[in-house]
Amino acid sequence: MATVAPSRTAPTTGPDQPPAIALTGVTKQFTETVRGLDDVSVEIPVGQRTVLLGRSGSGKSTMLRHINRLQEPTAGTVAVHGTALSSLSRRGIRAVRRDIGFIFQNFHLVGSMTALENVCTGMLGSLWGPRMGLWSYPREGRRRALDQLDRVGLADRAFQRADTLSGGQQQRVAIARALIQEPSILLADEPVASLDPESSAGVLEVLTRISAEDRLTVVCSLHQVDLALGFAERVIGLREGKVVFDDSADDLTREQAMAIYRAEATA
Ligand SMILES: Nc1ncnc2c1ncn2[C@@H]1O[C@H](COP(=O)(O)OP(=O)(O)OP(=O)(O)O)[C@@H](O)[C@H]1O
Repeated sequence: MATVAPSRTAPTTGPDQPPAIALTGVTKQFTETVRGLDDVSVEIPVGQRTVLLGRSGSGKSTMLRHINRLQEPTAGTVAVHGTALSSLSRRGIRAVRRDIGFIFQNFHLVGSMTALENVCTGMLGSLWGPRMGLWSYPREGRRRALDQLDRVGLADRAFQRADTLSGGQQQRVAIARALIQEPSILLADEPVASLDPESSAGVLEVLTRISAEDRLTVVCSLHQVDLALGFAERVIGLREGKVVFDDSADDLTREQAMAIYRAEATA
């Protein structure tokens, strides 16, 4: 299998800096016959943009869910910034989850709330709950939420109801909501699967820029090979829970990427 070459832009992992994410021999056995992950070992350095590619059911979402401990491995270890998640108390897990933003295919916004209110609900340690209205958030929090909306190009839509925004705009609000926690890692589970090509490109452009600005580690599952090649620094291909491809996106041909999707193991 190809090894990951140093990318042009991603910071490398130095001796003093553990990888942002490390999976070591991770297996997830859901049932006697269904294995979500099969002996997966990967290290993702701080600041790298990684795309997970693979057929439906290959284990992409399962891998993402293991990184923030939504699921626990049957065997192996998952470490975030050098700390094994299995060693953490519940409070420790909560702290790790606050450091990991998660965005989803269907945005998970509250449609009746404005873009700005939706971003505010992502605020760290928010005690106010999403239904108390914008003015229940502190002025400083509202200002930070507006700053994040500005970063995703939506400051002018702050007071528009989320359910009246386009899909691409809604996903950018979801990104702003994740960013207000100031995470060091962002996981994105098929974030553009329900968007048209132009909106998809816009969302990935925002993720690319913010990843560089914040040195944010991004792990993103995608189905569109062309988008993956434009966005990723590194591609990890999964098939039936196994890593079948792991290489710098710079050196990945379209044919190799397509091969990850074939039923037979040719990648
Ligand atoms: N909670 C669960 N219980 C049982 N099996 C599960 C569970 N979650 C996932 N699986 C199985 O594990 C395998 C990997 O699923 P996963 O959702 O990770 O795939 P995926 O690559 O994200 O697929 P898609 O691209 O369709 O989202 C599949 O066979 C799936 O049916």
